[in-house]
Amino acid sequence: MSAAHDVSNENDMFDRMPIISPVLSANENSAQSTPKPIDIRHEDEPELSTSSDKQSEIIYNDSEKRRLLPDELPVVECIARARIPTTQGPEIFLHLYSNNVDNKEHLAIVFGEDIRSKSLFRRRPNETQSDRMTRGAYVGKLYPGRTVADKDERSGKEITCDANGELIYPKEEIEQEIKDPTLVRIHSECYTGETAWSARCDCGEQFDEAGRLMGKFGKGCIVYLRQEGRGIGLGEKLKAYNLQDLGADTVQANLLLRHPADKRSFSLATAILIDLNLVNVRLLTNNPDKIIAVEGKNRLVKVIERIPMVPLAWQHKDSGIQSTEVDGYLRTKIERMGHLLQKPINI
Ligand SMILES: Nc1nc2c(ncn2[C@@H]2O[C@H](COP(=O)(O)OP(=O)(O)OP(=O)(O)O)[C@@H](O)[C@H]2O)c(=O)[nH]1
Repeated sequence: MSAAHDVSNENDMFDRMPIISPVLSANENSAQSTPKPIDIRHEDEPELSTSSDKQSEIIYNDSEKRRLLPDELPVVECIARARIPTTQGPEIFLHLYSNNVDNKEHLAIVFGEDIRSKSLFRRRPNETQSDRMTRGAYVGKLYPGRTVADKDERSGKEITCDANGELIYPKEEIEQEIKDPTLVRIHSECYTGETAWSARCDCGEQFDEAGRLMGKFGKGCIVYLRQEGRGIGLGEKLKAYNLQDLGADTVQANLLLRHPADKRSFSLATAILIDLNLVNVRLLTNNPDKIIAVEGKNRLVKVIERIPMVPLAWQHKDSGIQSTEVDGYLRTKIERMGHLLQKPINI
């Protein structure tokens, strides 16, 4: 994602590899190319990372990167929320979002019943308490026979809305959020790492680890964005994997396919965090560009603290993903994408 890597000194292997034929690359005219993933960036928003053209790469510093972010955030709306008991122990509240820039189902995986979505709890014309419970706009816990969404008789929890039907956050909750910022992870979809047991990347491990930490603290949020393959889509990521087997690294493979190293946008994540009133956060990441991107141009969300995501295999000899592929992937992230990680010498 970072533009800070130097493409003028590509390693030998990369120099010997031609840019992939337009027939295989993401050429709009090519009948054989996989469908282009929907670009969720705002129309003025630049790709955060390198251009796909090796020669014309522009290197941005942090304030330039922030300045280039869009002024306006997408509009998001939480459509439904439900409690999910998990096999890992803690219960989560899964929030499904719609938005005005794409038609994908982005999610917020929320640990803690008291993290509330403004758009979900907003009163809708003519809706009944039963409608509200069905959408998930209830406090406390549902139980057979419950009739009121806005108040849970068993726990004594209650919400209030203003005259326009907008949720009012209790003052103590706002003060608590400032004193004790919420743990947040922004996760981008990775079918291979989450579902197909891939040992090429650490995405699945990071997802599990974020959930474990949030379960332990009893509060947190994983924003799950549908931007597979750093935004290039699964089909293109599979081609990138083949190029990696042919010797390219994860950045080079994207460039060979005429994609930027990182095509993602995080403005939907910013909008979702604001909707959940999570505006002071402790962000689990090694990626400095993600911090800038999530905070957005006007810093409506503030990353108060960065919590590193150290691969488990680097923490304990016999745990985590043990594979040469993941080692190479992490090395590239450090060397070419500016990730804030240092492999311990004794592991
Ligand atoms: N194009 C491409 N995408 C990959 C590859 N490996 C993983 N991904 C995608 O990378 C994304 C996950 O990146 P993140 O876990 O957010 O990593 P990050 O932004 O680099 O930084 P962290 O927050 O430190 O993890 C997912 O969309 C994956 O599908 C690869 O080799 N090529």
